[in-house]
Amino acid sequence: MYSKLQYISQGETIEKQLYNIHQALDAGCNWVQMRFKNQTQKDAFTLAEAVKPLCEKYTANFIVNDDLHLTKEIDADGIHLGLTDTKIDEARAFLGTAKVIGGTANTFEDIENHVKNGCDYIGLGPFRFTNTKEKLSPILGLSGYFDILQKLKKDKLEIPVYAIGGITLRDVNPLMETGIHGIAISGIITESDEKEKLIQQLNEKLYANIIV
Ligand SMILES: Cc1ncc(COP(=O)(O)OP(=O)(O)O)c(N)n1
Ligand SMILES: Cc1nc(C(=O)O)sc1CCOP(=O)(O)O
Ligand SMILES: [Mg+2]
Repeated sequence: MYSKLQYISQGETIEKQLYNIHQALDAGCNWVQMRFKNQTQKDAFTLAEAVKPLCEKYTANFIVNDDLHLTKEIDADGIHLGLTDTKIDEARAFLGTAKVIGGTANTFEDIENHVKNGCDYIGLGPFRFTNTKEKLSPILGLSGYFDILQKLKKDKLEIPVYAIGGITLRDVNPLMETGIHGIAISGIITESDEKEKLIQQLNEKLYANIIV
């Protein structure tokens, strides 16, 4: 089963991305989504080429945001695709069954479609407003997660759902109570001066009800 915390990378340059990813790994993240928007193919490839061995060193999962060809070329563990990116079924046909494919959702219907098309996990958001992403879908809030997760349960649709968008430490308990599997976070991890402590606190809450 997938880890309950996914770090989504930030940084305007290859160097800043690499620094942020390295810091997150060092602080205990074991799942990284490389999100390097509006870059040349060459720069995205250069970054991915450096991130891959780094993630291997930390035995962390490495997925790529948006870019199907880069995912295959670099042999990343998988990809995250949004509602206007490559369709999940096309990505599955291109990447095969061994790769993880995550899909963005904002509604129950989005999740139903993703499940039908062979998606592995869902990034459901936004929870609240965030500056990290432009053109956000309608904000869900806690009640939005609660309603959608109830429908999934009623229809016996089983897929790990990750909450995303403006999530802070104090949101984790109420979000987990809605039935989500985990969370995807960018800003608060990138900006934290105490990353190890933050990640430990996040994981304590995320794994609070798991008996090992
Ligand atoms: C885990 C996770 N969930 C949602 C998103 C958003 O994807 P998308 O809508 O394609 O937006 P961009 O990230 O590509 O700007 C995500 N990246 N990760
Ligand atoms: C990449 C992304 N996708 C979202 C969605 O709602 O689909 S919100 C988001 C940004 C997540 O970063 P932060 O933790 O800094 O808010
Ligand atoms: Mg996208």
